[in-house]
Amino acid sequence: MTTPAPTSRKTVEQHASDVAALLDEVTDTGVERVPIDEAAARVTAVAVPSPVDLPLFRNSQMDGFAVRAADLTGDETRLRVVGEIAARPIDPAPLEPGTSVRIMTGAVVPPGADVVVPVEESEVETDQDGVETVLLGPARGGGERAVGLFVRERGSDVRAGEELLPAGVRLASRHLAVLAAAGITTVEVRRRVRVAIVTTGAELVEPGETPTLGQTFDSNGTALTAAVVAAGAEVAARARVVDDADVLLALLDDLHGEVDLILTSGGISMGEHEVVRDVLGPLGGWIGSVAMQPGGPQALGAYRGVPIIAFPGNPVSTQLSFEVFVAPVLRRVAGLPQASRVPAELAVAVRSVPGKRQFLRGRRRGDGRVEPVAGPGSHLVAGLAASDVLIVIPEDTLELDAGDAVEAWTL
Ligand SMILES: Nc1nc2c(c(=O)[nH]1)N[C@H]1C(S)=C(S)[C@@H](COP(=O)(O)OP(=O)(O)OC[C@H]3O[C@@H](n4cnc5c(N)ncnc54)[C@H](O)[C@@H]3O)O[C@H]1N2
Ligand code: MOO
Repeated sequence: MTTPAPTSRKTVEQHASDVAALLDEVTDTGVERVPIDEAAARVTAVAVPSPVDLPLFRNSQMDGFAVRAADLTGDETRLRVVGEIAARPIDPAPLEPGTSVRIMTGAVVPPGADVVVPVEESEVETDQDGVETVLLGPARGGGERAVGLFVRERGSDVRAGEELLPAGVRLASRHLAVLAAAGITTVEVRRRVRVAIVTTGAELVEPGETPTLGQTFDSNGTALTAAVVAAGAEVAARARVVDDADVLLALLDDLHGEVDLILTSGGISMGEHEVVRDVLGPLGGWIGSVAMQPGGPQALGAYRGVPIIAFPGNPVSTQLSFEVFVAPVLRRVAGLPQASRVPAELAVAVRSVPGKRQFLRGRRRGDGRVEPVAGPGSHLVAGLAASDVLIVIPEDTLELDAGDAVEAWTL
């Protein structure tokens, strides 16, 4: 298959909408239960009720003395000290009127006690018979010590049965902490989209190997792996194939049932060895071009119901294509916020080509304005790495001046 089919041309929006439609089937990924220590950044599939009251029991907010509010009279009160309750498993006896008990932060407040006086507001004395008393001075903040002062009531944070977390929350440390605090060990989360990353090209060599003349390190595999993870999906398979349609078909067969989506890089343009094109064409896929630069050549299709989104091989084109067409869908499925796309002011004049949306690699300067950092070549990986924004120049714009408004995509 060496004769390229005539290509058709789409707008960026048309292709984005075709990709989104193809990925519609993978958006309902189902649910899985994972240990909370492995659940960071996952998204809750259902609301999580609390199995317990929090705090679990009535406990002290201060190191000090648990007393009865009714025993506190005037500015100073002297009470007998009858023992100590530390923060540890304990079922303390009720506090008798006229007595106090030493108590530590987090320790069980004994029945009968309803105020904790911080140790800083107390003075302990032991008489010649060894009887310990404590003189409780005025509260440092002034005023009366009301019932409940420095006592953390059971259930005052959340009651058993109340919702700890709603469905759709992206789990951060604070969410996982409340699950752990309630004694929960696992959580039901949305299953991540399982993605296969397939790079193609007889010229590719693994980073770390020694390239001979004509060989290129495979950077798209690494870039797409990181990008897929950042978009909230999971890299379930990674492969590199030479330019042989039978090899690629055999790989697609292996991936069937194992992944929800296949991303490929390379092999879709006008050459003699376009393996992805040769496989997708007979499968009824679309292979054509999109009015953008980089990332002009694009393709999509499916193999036995598994969607395949095919990116052009040039590294900048691959990375940009993922951001433009696939990342928004994966982020939405994963419950992640979309990447920031905001208006910005150009720091310098720029030129563009007619009929294509340009994505210039740029940098946001200290004054907030943006400027290009690298040339337009889609092989310029270092230029892309040096950029922190993409500057978007619309299809019908040929020249812009410093100070003009553009859209900037934060990378
Ligand atoms: N006659 C034409 N030639 C080309 C056209 C065209 O319209 N007419 N389009 C050019 C554009 S634009 C692009 S983009 C590329 C896309 O071609 P492919 O998708 O077939 O990509 P390849 O030819 O396989 O590779 C292109 C380039 O990228 C390098 N590459 C590929 N994979 C990787 C990888 N995993 N890691 C690093 N680098 C990779 C590859 O070695 C090539 O240099 O076609 C133009 N040609
Ligand atoms: O359209 Mo290509 O992706 O510029 O290098």
